[in-house]
Amino acid sequence: SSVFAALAQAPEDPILGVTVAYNKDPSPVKVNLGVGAYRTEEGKPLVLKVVRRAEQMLINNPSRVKEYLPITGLAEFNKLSAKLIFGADSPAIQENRVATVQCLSGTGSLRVGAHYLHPQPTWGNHPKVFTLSGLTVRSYRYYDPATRGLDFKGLLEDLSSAPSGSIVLLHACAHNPTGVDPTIDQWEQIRQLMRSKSLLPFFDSAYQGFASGSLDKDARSVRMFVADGGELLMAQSYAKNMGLYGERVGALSIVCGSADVAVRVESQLKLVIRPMYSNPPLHGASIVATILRDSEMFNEWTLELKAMADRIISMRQQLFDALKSRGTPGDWSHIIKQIGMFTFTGLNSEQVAFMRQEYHIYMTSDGRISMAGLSTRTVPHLSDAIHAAVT
Ligand SMILES: Cc1ncc(COP(=O)(O)O)c(CN[C@@](C)(CC(=O)O)C(=O)O)c1O
Repeated sequence: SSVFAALAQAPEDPILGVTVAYNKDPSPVKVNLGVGAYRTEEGKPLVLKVVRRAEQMLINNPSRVKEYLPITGLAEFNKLSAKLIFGADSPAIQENRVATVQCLSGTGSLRVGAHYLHPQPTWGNHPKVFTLSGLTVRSYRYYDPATRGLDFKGLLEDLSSAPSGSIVLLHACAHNPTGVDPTIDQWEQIRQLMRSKSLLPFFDSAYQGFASGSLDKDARSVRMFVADGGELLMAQSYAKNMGLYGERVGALSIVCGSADVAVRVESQLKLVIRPMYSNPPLHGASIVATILRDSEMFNEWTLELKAMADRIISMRQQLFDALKSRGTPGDWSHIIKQIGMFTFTGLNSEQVAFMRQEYHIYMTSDGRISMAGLSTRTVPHLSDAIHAAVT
């Protein structure tokens, strides 16, 4: 008998489980629009040329060793990552108010940040008090199914009623799964409200440069908050914009009120990381540092990044045109209005299941499709499936 005999079968992950189902499907016309991982026109994963070049340089470097990194990770990677998201001219960086630690990609950055924010109990009774009143997760209104756009009024109302000191998770750009981002004016209203109520922003930036094709444009929301001198947390991922998915490369930055607070914050982050995974992996961070430190490689990266963003935008236009040419019932303009990796189609779970069974189209049950999974070749097949699903 087994000590695990009573264990129940856990369900597949709602997002990564779509790829599991896709891989099992023998159909020659199957299309995977589940996980938000970039694919080329030929439907293949892409390793950026500049990444291959950086790896070659690393391999050719005879003095390279495989020693442990410090708990906080590769220092140069941390500095360059903060500069990338906050801007080279960021006042917070100039005043040494940013504590950055390399983490296991975006998820790892969010996890370390969340762990750090969970109050550090001191008195023996604190754990009971905090576990009873620990970090409770509540959601705020964001997406309006009627307009397939932002429920801005609902968002402001919910943030207005959040208790002062609450932590608010915000997508820096390319909101997942809706593809709906606040406008710059709406971000300014969100910033003012949050600062007036002392709500602590926790930004999640998994698609910088992927949404608009511009690294700086996609960081505007974050930089508005940093410019006001307030504090925030920032989780960065290089999975998508540098195509380093499996290397698990990311960073958590905490912008603090002063330099001496930043020093103490970094020391506390080390207490979270050391017992969690001790220190992060070397290879991916070395690739990123090699690219970000060299202006010529940085420029080559921005060109490849823009090409990926542009291909996704062209897929939006092609899908929209294909549905219009079929006279598919419904307003599909949200396909070209939404931004980033995903389109939130508005298809319901029955329609998603129908498209999987009859057309071998794979997407998450909430109707989200990864536009990067599409190509000129597969747009007609997807449009036929959507047309059949809604008529
Ligand atoms: C908003 C957001 N934050 C963080 C992450 C985590 O990325 P990382 O840990 O790989 O850096 C993702 C990835 N979301 C994907 C692309 C993949 C996934 O679900 O893991 C998605 O399909 O939604 C994301 O969409």
